[in-house]
Amino acid sequence: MADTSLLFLVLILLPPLALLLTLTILVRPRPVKIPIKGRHVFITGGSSGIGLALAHQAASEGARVSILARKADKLEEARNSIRLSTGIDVAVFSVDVRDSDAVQRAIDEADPIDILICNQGVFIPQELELQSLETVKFMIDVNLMGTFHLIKSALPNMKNRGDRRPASIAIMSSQAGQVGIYGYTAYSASKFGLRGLGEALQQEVIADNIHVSLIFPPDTETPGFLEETKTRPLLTSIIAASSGAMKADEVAKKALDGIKSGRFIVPCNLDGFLLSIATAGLSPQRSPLMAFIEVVSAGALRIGALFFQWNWYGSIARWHAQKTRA
Ligand SMILES: NC(=O)C1=CN([C@@H]2O[C@H](COP(=O)(O)OP(=O)(O)OC[C@H]3O[C@@H](n4cnc5c(N)ncnc54)[C@H](OP(=O)(O)O)[C@@H]3O)[C@@H](O)[C@H]2O)C=CC1
Ligand SMILES: CCCCCCCCCCCCCCCC(=O)[C@@H](N)CO
Repeated sequence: MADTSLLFLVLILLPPLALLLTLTILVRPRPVKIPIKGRHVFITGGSSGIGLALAHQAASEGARVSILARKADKLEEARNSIRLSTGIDVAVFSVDVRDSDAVQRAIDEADPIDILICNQGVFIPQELELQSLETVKFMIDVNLMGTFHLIKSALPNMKNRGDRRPASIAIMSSQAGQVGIYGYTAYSASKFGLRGLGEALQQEVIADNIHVSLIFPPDTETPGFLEETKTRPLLTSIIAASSGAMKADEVAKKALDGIKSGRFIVPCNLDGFLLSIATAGLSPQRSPLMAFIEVVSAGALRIGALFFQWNWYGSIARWHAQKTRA
């Protein structure tokens, strides 16, 4: 009797264990740890919101920190608040990421970069039909082209760094960079674009021990978000509320932990975790355990995703019905 139940147990456990073993041998790139203590972390959009929270966090963990943004007064304010809370002096660069020459000058002037965090971003939600092409281009230029400018400028020196420890290029996307959302045509395009950039770039820089992370936050309480909510279409807010809101400090902590543990896809909350598995696609996966979860839950999460679409299209239909009644 005991023999048959033991056999039964082995038979049940064998397939998942064999899968986990296979995935452990399979996953590429290999897992990596990226230390930040004593290293130079360069954060764009570091004067406000998530970027400022990242700068505080990195400084408090003993990194050397630089922040870049347009407005000099907000940069000074950020420098003072970081000095006050951590005793550390950060370097500041007043630059518009749309100006590739100015980006190059700032990066040449800065210490060699170990961890580049491209976090600057603008978001103006509006139906495409109402949005001017100028505004569309503004979002693509700051969010997507700005990130190209930063990486192009920083990459040569990152590749030639004397320090052979693993380095990182982290890119701030958004959950709206994993799924298209009403009112975010231009914003989602810019954020989806960053994913293509990141996936391709990881293959190009892996031999230089440089590791790419893409971060996907939900709605996050920041000065930028406060502005956004003043004009955000109701449907955008309803659909975005499918994932709970977070505080900038919480997102910064998740982001920095993800960067340090070399994760390619970095979700920030539970919905974000599910969304990441549902949209795993052909992205690299370094963690055998995460790969295991992706493989065994793929079907169920597709059903979950279709449920969300059912729910969102229901909201859209109700909104139109109400509009025609009024
Ligand atoms: N808050 C949210 O709900 C979410 C935000 N995100 C992403 O996180 C990132 C940070 O957002 P958040 O903290 O909310 O934004 P904030 O608006 O609070 O801060 C944006 C930062 O980017 C800088 N910045 C904006 N435009 C430029 C530019 N052209 N050149 C250089 N710096 C620039 C700003 O400084 P200055 O204006 O002085 O240039 C500021 O430091 C963005 O990429 C955003 O898309 C993702 C998901 C959710
Ligand atoms: C089966 C898996 C389902 C998982 C749940 C899906 C939830 C999707 C919600 C998308 C929210 C988009 C928020 C964008 C925030 C942002 O970037 C703006 N605030 C601008 O900054």
